[in-house]
Amino acid sequence: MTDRLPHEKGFHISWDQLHRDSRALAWRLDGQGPDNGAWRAVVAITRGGMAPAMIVSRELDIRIVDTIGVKSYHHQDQGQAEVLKAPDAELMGDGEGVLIIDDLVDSGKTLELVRQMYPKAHFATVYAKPKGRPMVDTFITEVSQDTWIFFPWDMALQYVEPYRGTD
Ligand SMILES: O=P(O)(O)OC[C@H]1O[C@H](OP(=O)(O)OP(=O)(O)O)[C@H](O)[C@@H]1O
Ligand code: HPA
Ligand SMILES: [Mg+2]
Repeated sequence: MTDRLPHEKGFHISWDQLHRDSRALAWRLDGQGPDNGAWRAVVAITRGGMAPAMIVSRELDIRIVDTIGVKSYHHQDQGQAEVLKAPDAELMGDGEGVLIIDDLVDSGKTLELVRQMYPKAHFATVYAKPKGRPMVDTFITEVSQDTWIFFPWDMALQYVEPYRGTD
C-alpha cells in the first residue's frame, strides 16, 4: 500500500453511505442491459465488490451471482494483478449481458485484467479515481487520485478528543 501514498485526503464511507451509493449505481444500471435492457448475471470482484454486488443484484432482482477473485501486487511503480478464482466459464462466455461490480477503480489495473477476459461485460464501480476512469463503464462518485477511500468494513467507531482538547 505504501506505493499508493502519499494520500493527502481521506474519504470515510459509512455503511449507510455505501448502501445509498450502491443503490444509486443499481438504479443507473437498470434497463441498460443488452437483452431488452436486462442483465444475465452479476459478478463481484472479491473481496471489495461483494457488498456493492449484493445490493445491486437485490435492487435489480438478479438471482445469478458469481465471483472473480483478483489479487493485486504493487512493487514500486510496477503493478501486477492475478486471478485467484475465476467465475463459471459457461455462465460468462465473452461477458455479454454480465454486470461486473467492484467497490472502486483506482489505477485501473484490476479492471484492465478482468476486461481482457470478458471484453463484452459491463464494468461498474461505486467509486472511481481519474486514472482508472477509462476502465469503468458506469460509476457513481469520483474522488481525486490523492484521496484514500476508507470503506466501512475497514473501520470501527472510536473515541476522539474534543476539538478544544481537555485539561
Ligand atoms: O484499480 P486498482 O488500482 O486495481 O485498485 C482497485 C482494486 O483494489 C482494491 O482491491 P484489493 O486488491 O485491495 O483487494 P480486496 O478487494 O480483497 O480488498 C479494490 O477493491 C479494487 O478491487
Ligand atoms: N481505498 C481502499 N482500497 C483501495 C483504494 C482506496 O482508495 N485504492 C485501491 N484499493
Ligand atoms: Mg478489490
